[in-house]
Amino acid sequence: MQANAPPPIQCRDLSRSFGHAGARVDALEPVELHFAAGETTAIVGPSGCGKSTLLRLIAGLDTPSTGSVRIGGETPLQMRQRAALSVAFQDAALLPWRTVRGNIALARKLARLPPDPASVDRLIALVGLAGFEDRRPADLSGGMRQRAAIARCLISDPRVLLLDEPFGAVDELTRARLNHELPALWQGRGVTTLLVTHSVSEAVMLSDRVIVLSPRPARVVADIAIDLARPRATGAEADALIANVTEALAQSAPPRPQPA
Ligand SMILES: Nc1ncnc2c1ncn2[C@@H]1O[C@H](COP(=O)(O)OP(=O)(O)OP(=O)(O)O)[C@@H](O)[C@H]1O
Repeated sequence: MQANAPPPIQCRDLSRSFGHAGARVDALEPVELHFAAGETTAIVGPSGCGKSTLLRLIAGLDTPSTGSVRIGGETPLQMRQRAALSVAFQDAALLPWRTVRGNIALARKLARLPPDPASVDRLIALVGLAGFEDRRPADLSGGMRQRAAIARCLISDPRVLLLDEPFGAVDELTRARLNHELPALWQGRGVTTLLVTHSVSEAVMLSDRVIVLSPRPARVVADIAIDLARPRATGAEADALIANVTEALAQSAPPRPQPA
């Protein structure tokens, strides 16, 4: 594989349980999953079903109970060590004493890449933070911090991007702009992307494939190809796919019987 090509991700017999016998929580049943090189896959499922657990295992931030993750032949840790894998989680952990620009530039330095102020500024503009470059995280809203974290994870030009509800605290307008512009950015560069989201429409508009997980312990209950042309637009085709995913989600988590 070319050094700069996006890699496929292979999860074999991957499972995760927490605690011990008696008080054991099975978060993820053994799953076999393959994510094709350069594809964007959205992972949806009921709250608490194990989406973040799956993403953390693929990121190498947690150890599986069984099985393994290989990313183009490497372990997640090897990918992260050479800054080829970036993670943006819900709670954007920026360094509080650094400015927006400083946080993003540091990520580039940690990836052992030469300084590139123009790229830093371009990404800051992309995520709608132009004018806030010199602010510290405490002076930003939650959504702004999240956007800074997205820019930070793109600055090392990763080949694998793992996003866990990255737009959770972002306002609707900015969210729409990010949904529109980010796919072009990561497809242009060739990135294998996994995105955990609670928004079915976001999953359909951003992804090539949507995986629906069951309630905990998570297993794959639907695997839906999103073969819509890009750039994506709303319309009957997108609506039909949104309806498919919504139906699969509803089937995966039937409403609990109400007490009489
Ligand atoms: N470190 C941990 N120790 C014990 N239990 C854990 C741990 N991490 C996750 N769990 C449990 O595993 C299950 C799955 O959690 P996870 O965060 O993966 O779900 P999720 O689908 O991402 O949830 P949400 O959609 O609400 O963010 C939950 O029951 C959670 O309490």
